[in-house]
Amino acid sequence: MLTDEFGREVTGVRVSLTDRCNFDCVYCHNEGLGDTRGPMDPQDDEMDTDDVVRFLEVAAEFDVDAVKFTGGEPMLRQDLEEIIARTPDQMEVSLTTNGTFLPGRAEDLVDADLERVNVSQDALDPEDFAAVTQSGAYEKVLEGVEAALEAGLDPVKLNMVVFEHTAGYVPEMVDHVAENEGLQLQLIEYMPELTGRPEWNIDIQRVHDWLADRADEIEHREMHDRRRYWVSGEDGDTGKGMVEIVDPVENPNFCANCHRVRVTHEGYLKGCLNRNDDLRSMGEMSKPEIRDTFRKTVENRVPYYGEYMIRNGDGEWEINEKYLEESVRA
Ligand SMILES: Nc1nc2c(ncn2[C@@H]2O[C@H](COP(=O)(O)OP(=O)(O)OP(=O)(O)O)[C@@H](O)[C@H]2O)c(=O)[nH]1
Ligand code: SF4
Ligand code: SF4
Repeated sequence: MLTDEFGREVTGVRVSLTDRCNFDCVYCHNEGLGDTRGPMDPQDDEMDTDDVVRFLEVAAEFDVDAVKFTGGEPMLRQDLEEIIARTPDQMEVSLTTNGTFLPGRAEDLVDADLERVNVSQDALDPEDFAAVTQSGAYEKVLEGVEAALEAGLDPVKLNMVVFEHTAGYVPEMVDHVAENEGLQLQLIEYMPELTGRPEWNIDIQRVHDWLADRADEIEHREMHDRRRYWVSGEDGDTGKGMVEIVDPVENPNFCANCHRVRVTHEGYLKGCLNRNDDLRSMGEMSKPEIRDTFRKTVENRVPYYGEYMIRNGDGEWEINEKYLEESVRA
């Protein structure tokens, strides 16, 4: 297992398979690279099936035991089932998707060995959903969630970014997962530093406080030091639904417990979601070269908040000057 100099073992990889998407969510950060893009056809700059599998085989040699496929919208890749089927057996395979392509395909993904899925669902109302995702696919997403449950994916996590447009839906979404077995909810802090529009931000601490009152039980997940709230439905069944808060913004504890390396759709290793100054290409590389590049990426990982970004004398976050001269895009 590889460990960075801050003692953070790398146990998971997040592989973006494309930056294409059929949605255009107002908060999208596209794995920290900026906006997604329009054309729905496969693009030349995307890693091909063998590139992805070769990288995963190397990651498995370093005891990485989980892979998450992301995008853009990873289900736009027609070879997704093949990639999943060829993923080393030791890895738990999960997928983050907008859900629109799950109907009719969820079972194939399960047959390929997909274990669980996260589906973005920001509202329980078609109009608000359309305003956030700039798509009219609300019903399709609900069908996608249903298809995932029916195919046996467990859990199905609903991803909801909490910001001005969606915060009002939090109580309803919490009730929704409390009352529906198999569903969990991830409330994701809005990241103004990646998406712009700071005026849409809301204080995530208010959500923590509200959930602490609402929950029957609270636990900490080691990954990112995330808080998990177990909530029951109106019928009083305890521990039915789980709500997790993903709150990375200005949170050194989150970064201190970060165990993931990312891969961009073009095949660059990326040590941190928020940084694009430490990208290392794996293009055309043999396995020994990928091994070295993976090692180098891990060696150079730093927690973003608390080390890469530190507070100055006025209490403001700024880049730690020791990293200012060290940008790589190799
Ligand atoms: N800053 C930061 N944000 C993250 C990280 N991991 C997840 N997020 C945020 O959470 C969003 C949803 O993540 P997902 O890929 O669905 O799932 P996950 O939160 O990683 O959770 P699991 O399914 O439990 O692995 C991402 O788009 C990010 O905005 C991370 O390591 N750093
Ligand atoms: S569905 Fe995901 S990838 Fe697509 S625009 Fe929305 S946030 Fe971005
Ligand atoms: S170091 Fe922090 S910001 Fe960077 S990926 Fe890890 S948790 Fe996210």
